Amino acid sequence: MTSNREFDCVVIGAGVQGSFTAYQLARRNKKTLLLEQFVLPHTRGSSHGQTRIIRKAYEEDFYIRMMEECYKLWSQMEKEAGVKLYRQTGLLVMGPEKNESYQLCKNTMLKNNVPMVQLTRENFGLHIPNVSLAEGHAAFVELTAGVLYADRTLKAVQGQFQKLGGVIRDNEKVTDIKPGSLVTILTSTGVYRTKRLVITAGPWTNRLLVKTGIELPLEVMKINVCYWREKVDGSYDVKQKFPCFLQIEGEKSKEHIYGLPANEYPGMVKICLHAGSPADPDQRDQQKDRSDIETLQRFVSRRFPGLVPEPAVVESCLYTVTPDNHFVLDYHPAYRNIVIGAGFSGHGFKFGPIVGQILCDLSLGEVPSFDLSPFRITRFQAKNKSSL
Ligand SMILES: Cc1cc2nc3c(=O)[nH]c(=O)nc-3n(C[C@H](O)[C@H](O)[C@H](O)COP(=O)(O)OP(=O)(O)OC[C@H]3O[C@@H](n4cnc5c(N)ncnc54)[C@H](O)[C@@H]3O)c2cc1C
Ligand SMILES: O=C(O)[C@@H]1CCCC=N1
Repeated sequence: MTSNREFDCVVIGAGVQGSFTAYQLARRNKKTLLLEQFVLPHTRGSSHGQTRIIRKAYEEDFYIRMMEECYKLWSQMEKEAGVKLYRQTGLLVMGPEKNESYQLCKNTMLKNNVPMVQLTRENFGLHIPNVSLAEGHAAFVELTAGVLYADRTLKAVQGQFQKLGGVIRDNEKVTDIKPGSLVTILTSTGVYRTKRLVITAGPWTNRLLVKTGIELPLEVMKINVCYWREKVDGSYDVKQKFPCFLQIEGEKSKEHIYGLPANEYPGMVKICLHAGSPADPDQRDQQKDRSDIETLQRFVSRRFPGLVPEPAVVESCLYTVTPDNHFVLDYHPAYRNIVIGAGFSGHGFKFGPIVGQILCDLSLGEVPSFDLSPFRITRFQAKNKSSL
């Protein structure tokens, strides 16, 4: 294939997942095109912003196994691109002592030998100053967790992809997909043909999938990304070794609250609810629900006495959530040369390098080195046949 309209692989969506997938395909010498609807970089999807948490603290063994490999890939990308993408801070996990999620998370970590330190109520304040541990709650610190620099990651991965000969066309929206042994892709400015297509379109995934005859049970949520000002400068600063944190609440992850130390905006700590309100990705700013902010204000005033309990900065970001909060990493049910990476449910950034490798393997017809049964589309069919 020599034309600049014909490719071995096309990836739709230059968020973290599409960028790492395109990079992996280019590494395997495939002539690859990465298409993005907006001018890059942009702030309208799920991958923008300065920071994300990286952690192995999960209830499921399979996420921990994926993260073991993924840490190596993050470090490789840092070396290859010559930029720092990860900063170790540790992750403080707090939760009601008898809560099922808290216990499962702690036990899965212990079983998988993830380095961690269990805190007692007596030594908590010594290790974690300026935070109150709630009555009846327990805590541990996952030592190798930390912060990923998100915007910097996208720039680095896209840059490495281009160095390998990959082509990025931004400001070019895919408007139609015609499956076949050569897939035809129509965009706002032209037509492409490709042997293999990967769809990593984040909150817009179903808008593209309907053109191929399916829809997945994905819910798009707008998240209010809140930053809270320190009363005394430096109290929760990354340089003072303040960790990222995860507060487990209730039995559903949408009640969890998480935070990152003051870093990107001096004197401000990012604390968010792991949930939001339903939104249309093209009308994100019309969704003005702030009930999550009221929950966060109560949390901050009770538990972080060194922060002003009124958000100083509120930004927006989108989650694309599946019914079980697990990702979709699979072939299109009807077309083997179309692969889908979607439904990252607000926790996919840290997995970007391994997701890229898995989607690339699937696209090239190779067997990925992880069991993908938790991520298969058929898991939805059992519950809701009409969604496919
Ligand atoms: C507030 C917030 C906090 C988070 N915190 C964490 C965290 O701490 N740790 C963690 O691991 N994860 C976290 N996540 C989740 C993580 O950021 C997402 O799972 C991840 O960014 C999803 O990436 P994506 O590539 O699937 O989607 P996106 O980044 O949305 O990328 C999809 C891309 O496809 C493009 N596109 C869509 N349709 C078309 C089309 N028709 N034509 C061309 N291009 C198209 C879009 O413009 C977009 O650029 C957080 C998410 C949010 C919102
Ligand atoms: O994925 C993460 O680590 C963050 C924090 C917990 C909730 C979702 N995102």
